Amino acid sequence: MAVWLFISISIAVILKLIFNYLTQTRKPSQNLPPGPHPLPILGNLFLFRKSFNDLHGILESLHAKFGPIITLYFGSRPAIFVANRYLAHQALVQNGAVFAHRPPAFDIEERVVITTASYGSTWRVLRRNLTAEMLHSSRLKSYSHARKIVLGRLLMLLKLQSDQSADHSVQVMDQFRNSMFSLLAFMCFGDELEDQKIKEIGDVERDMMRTFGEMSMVSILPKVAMIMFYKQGKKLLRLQDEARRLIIPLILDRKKVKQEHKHNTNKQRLSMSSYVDTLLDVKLPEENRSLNVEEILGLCSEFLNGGTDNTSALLLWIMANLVKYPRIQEKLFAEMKRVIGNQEKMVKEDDLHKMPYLKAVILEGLRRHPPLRFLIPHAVTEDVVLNGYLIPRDGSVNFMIGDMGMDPKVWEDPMSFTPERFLSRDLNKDGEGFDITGSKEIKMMPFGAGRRICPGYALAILHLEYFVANLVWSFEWKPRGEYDVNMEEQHEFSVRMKHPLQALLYPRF
Ligand code: HEM
Repeated sequence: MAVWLFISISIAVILKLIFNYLTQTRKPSQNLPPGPHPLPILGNLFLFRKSFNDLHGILESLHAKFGPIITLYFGSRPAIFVANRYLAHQALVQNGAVFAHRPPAFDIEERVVITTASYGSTWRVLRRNLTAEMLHSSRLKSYSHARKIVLGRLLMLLKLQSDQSADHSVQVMDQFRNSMFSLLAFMCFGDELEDQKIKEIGDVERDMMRTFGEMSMVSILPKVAMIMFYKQGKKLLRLQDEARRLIIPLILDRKKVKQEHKHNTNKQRLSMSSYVDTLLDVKLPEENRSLNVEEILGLCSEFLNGGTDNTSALLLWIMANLVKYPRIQEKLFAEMKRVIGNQEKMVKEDDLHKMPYLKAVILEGLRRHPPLRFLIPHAVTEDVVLNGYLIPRDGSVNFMIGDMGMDPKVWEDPMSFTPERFLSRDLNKDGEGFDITGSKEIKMMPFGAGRRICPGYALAILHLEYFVANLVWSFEWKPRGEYDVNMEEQHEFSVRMKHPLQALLYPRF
């Protein structure tokens, strides 16, 4: 390229950045929440010059200095962070419709998926399809057979590994993840999916999530992350092609079977309806058309990943706490014994609701180890005022999930793992149990709150209850020799154990 052309383009880019800065960076008179002073063009990015991995720690210290609601500039656009549960309730629940938008920059590829869709009719149709056709309690029941198969395989594998190891020690992280993925894969593509196929798709999706995790700022600044982490971006594109190669034939197969079924030839094969089947029936309201194969692929990936990493990370944290605190494990085992007696080999799903201590263990896991420390960035549909400050339409707004569940004003000794706190009358008003949705009041919000609350929360809780109960019912879990369980965190896409749990497993039967 000629030097003069290169210089002209560079000057044009710099002028555009300066123009954006001058026109978009808010002046103090506009009463945005307080925050560190932004530099021209870069905003507050310099705060993260070492790493974006400690975003949570940096935000915590900024909140301590500037208060519960702060502004940062990533480039020229303001990003507001809220760390107070009353303000979160005011925004997400009382003013839910206004705060349910997503920032436009968030949608890297302009895909049609629920997570990044702006608040409007497409989002509504896709979300309703997921909640009514897949996640409604009556539909969840129809997948209990798949859950039993996946659980049975996990228990068998753990027993085999414990038998084969000289000291009964087992590494469980990969097995937990594979199991959670298999559950979602059956729901997504039907229960006839072969194990080998599930493994191949699981490997690609895991690689994608890991690569995403390496681009640590991706959830805050997706477009900048794609430029700064060019190598990872390229890898992501390659993995997406691989996912296409594996998943599109499955979608086309379901489509064919569905058409055959319509003509009444093979009623049996559609006995378990899959997420793909429901997506084939969706019509996008604005364009009055069905979803194309690429769009269905994106929604399948969202479903598989949304339900796998967070749930398996949390399952590992909960089991780690049960190893670290044998008193809690024994109390849980005693509750199960009381409910199902000595004879049963497995805890059935129908028994779970009779086990309040099990529920308390899962809730304490969600409070103490929320897999996500922030929501997916929100945006407002119009300029609004929160706590006397402007929340501007052209910025993003996010909420500090971790801080809310560990607020010492709400939670006594918040850093301890104490399931008993969820049995107290204080948290179970009117005997209805703890309200995880925060509709009346937010005390913690591991799944978010309001209109964008995680639609998969009931499924995630069911998977956690069913698996934790059976893991404890089948094995006694003990720490490895003199090593204590290391609870250090690693912040990737979700917060995982830096040193994954390795425990000694002794079959109880
Ligand atoms: C322990 C497990 C899980 C945790 C902690 C979790 C947490 C979250 C959080 C914090 C959000 C962001 C909410 C917001 O932006 O306001 C979210 C969104 C979402 N989750 Fe989950 N989730 C879990 C499991 C699942 C499962 C099992 C599924 C699906 C089967 C799922 C599907 C989704 C989807 C589609 C969204 C986007 C919702 C929207 O934008 O309207 N999640 N989740």
